[in-house]
Amino acid sequence: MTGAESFGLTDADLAVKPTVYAPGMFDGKVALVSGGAGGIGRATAWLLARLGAHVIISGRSEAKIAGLIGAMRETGLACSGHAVDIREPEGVAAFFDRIWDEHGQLDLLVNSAGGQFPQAAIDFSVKGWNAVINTNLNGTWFMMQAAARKWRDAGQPGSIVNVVVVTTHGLHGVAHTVAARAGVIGLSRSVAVEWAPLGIRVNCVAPGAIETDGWKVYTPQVRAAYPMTNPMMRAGDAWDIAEASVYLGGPAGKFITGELLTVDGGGQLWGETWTTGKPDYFKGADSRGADRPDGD
Ligand SMILES: CCCCC/C=C/C(=O)SCCNC(=O)CCNC(=O)[C@H](O)C(C)(C)COP(=O)(O)OP(=O)(O)OC[C@H]1O[C@@H](n2cnc3c(N)ncnc32)[C@H](O)[C@@H]1OP(=O)(O)O
Ligand SMILES: NC(=O)C1=CN([C@@H]2O[C@H](COP(=O)(O)OP(=O)(O)OC[C@H]3O[C@@H](n4cnc5c(N)ncnc54)[C@H](OP(=O)(O)O)[C@@H]3O)[C@@H](O)[C@H]2O)C=CC1
Repeated sequence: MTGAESFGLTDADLAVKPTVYAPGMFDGKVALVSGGAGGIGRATAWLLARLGAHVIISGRSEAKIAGLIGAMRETGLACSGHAVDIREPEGVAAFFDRIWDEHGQLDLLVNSAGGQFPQAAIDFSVKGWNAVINTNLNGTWFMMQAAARKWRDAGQPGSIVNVVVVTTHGLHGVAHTVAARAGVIGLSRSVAVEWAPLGIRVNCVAPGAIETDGWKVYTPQVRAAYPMTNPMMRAGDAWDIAEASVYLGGPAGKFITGELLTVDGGGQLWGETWTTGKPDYFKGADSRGADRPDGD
């Protein structure tokens, strides 16, 4: 990985990229995007703000948040930000107190904070496993529960979109995140029912290969193969996921809850993603090797 290398859409792109949505769609609304200064979160933050929302951006890095807020404010968009580690439930609860103190409302939460590292599952350390489960399952849950409690206590409706990964097919070398995200999808379906009486909708978006700086954790060889992991033979961009999240989380999705929208160019139907590189064993019959243990 080369530190200066950068992937995906820039702030300059996101400031002007055309959208299918109508201007003013989120006028008067407040939206929170966790991981909002990352690739997908950043696109979501720009889109929501361009549609009229006041967008609150969170993440761990103050510097990344400040940079994004500066760029968005320069174009006249309404936004603010706060560094919060989603794995810290007390910090998350205090963050939601602050949101209600400052805005008195929250209309949409997009949980885009997350990530993992590529490694064969057999080699996961306890610390590595816990880091990924804590981030993607526990952290997402702390954000969901804190938002729902505020909406319940204020008697306000709300909407949550959780950005996950494709868990049903073909994502190899990241079993910890597949486990965590399958948990988030199941959790979302469960609370979609429990929280419907509170006027809270909960949906998930599962991106396929979406070119962002998050790709830096993968080797150049692995990254080069990502566009070939779906029948469209290309990567998507963060705007694809931002528009999907706005569809589910905003007014267009008002009769949708407990749903999972996969945005992967058809990768769940055809294709495979090896985040650790494809083992020889899977490259063809000739590569199985005479010394493969057959188990009998
Ligand atoms: C078709 C294409 C799709 C590909 C699939 C999905 C792609 C994406 O999601 S891309 C965008 C997502 N962004 C990222 O994944 C960002 C990079 N990842 C991370 O920041 C971390 O993995 C994290 C999410 C777990 C961060 O947690 P944190 O607690 O900050 O982690 P640490 O760096 O302190 O590490 C803790 C622990 O985890 C083990 N570990 C971390 N990295 C690796 C690694 N590369 N290989 C093996 N093990 C790793 C390790 O045990 C660490 O502890 P120490 O050894 O004491 O450092
Ligand atoms: N890009 C892709 O191809 C795919 C992405 N996804 C998922 O989509 C989501 C967004 O990915 P993408 O934008 O590409 O990745 P990025 O790495 O660019 O963004 C992820 C963001 O999450 C934040 N984050 C990570 N851990 C924490 C934490 N403990 N507390 C608060 N914030 C945290 C990071 O903020 P900071 O650096 O400030 O900590 C970072 O900005 C992730 O869940 C990712 O796994 C799923 C499938 C494919």
